[in-house]
Amino acid sequence: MSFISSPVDWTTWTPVIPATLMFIVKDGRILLIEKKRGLGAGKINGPGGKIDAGETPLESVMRETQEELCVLPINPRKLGELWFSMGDIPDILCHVYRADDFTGTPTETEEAVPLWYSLQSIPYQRMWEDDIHWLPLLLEDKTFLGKFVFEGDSMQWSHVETGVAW
Ligand SMILES: CNc1ncnc2c1ncn2[C@@H]1O[C@H](COP(=O)(O)OP(=O)(O)OP(=O)(O)O)[C@@H](O)[C@H]1O
Repeated sequence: MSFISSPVDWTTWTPVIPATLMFIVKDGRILLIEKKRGLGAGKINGPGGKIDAGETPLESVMRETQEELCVLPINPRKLGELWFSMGDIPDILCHVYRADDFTGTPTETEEAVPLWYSLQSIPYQRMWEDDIHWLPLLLEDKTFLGKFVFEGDSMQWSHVETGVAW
């Protein structure tokens, strides 16, 4: 897919919405959520959301994880960025974090249902179409920059590079 030239000029692309995602990976399992409302409702993803004014990406991902799942990641580290050209809705730049431990008990909230999956059975068919292109890199502790063009829920173009220094 990334061999075809991009329908978006990434050199002039400017994101409108800064956002975050958090993946907690512990004891051979990954902590995901079923999102109950908002963008991607019904899909499985990591906890995360829009960065509020005045917040750093790290502050945002800690707040969102606490709000959505009632847990706080320990020693989170940024592994990736995802650039989404979204067509009809504002473009998103998402900072992606991983943590290997947490405090608290994953708890269902108004926004999300917590779900643990074994690393061998990640439900990619219930996730955004781009996830399978970069989540395996995160699980290998590799850094990455992914660029994706969507029309609605459908991915039109993708390119992922690894070995990025954040
Ligand atoms: C297109 N392919 C995609 N692949 C993987 N993840 C995607 C995604 N597109 C959006 N995301 C993530 O989904 C969350 C939206 O969450 P969020 O901004 O909270 O949406 P929501 O509409 O609920 O807004 P509120 O902040 O609740 O107002 C946020 O983490 C964002 O990075």
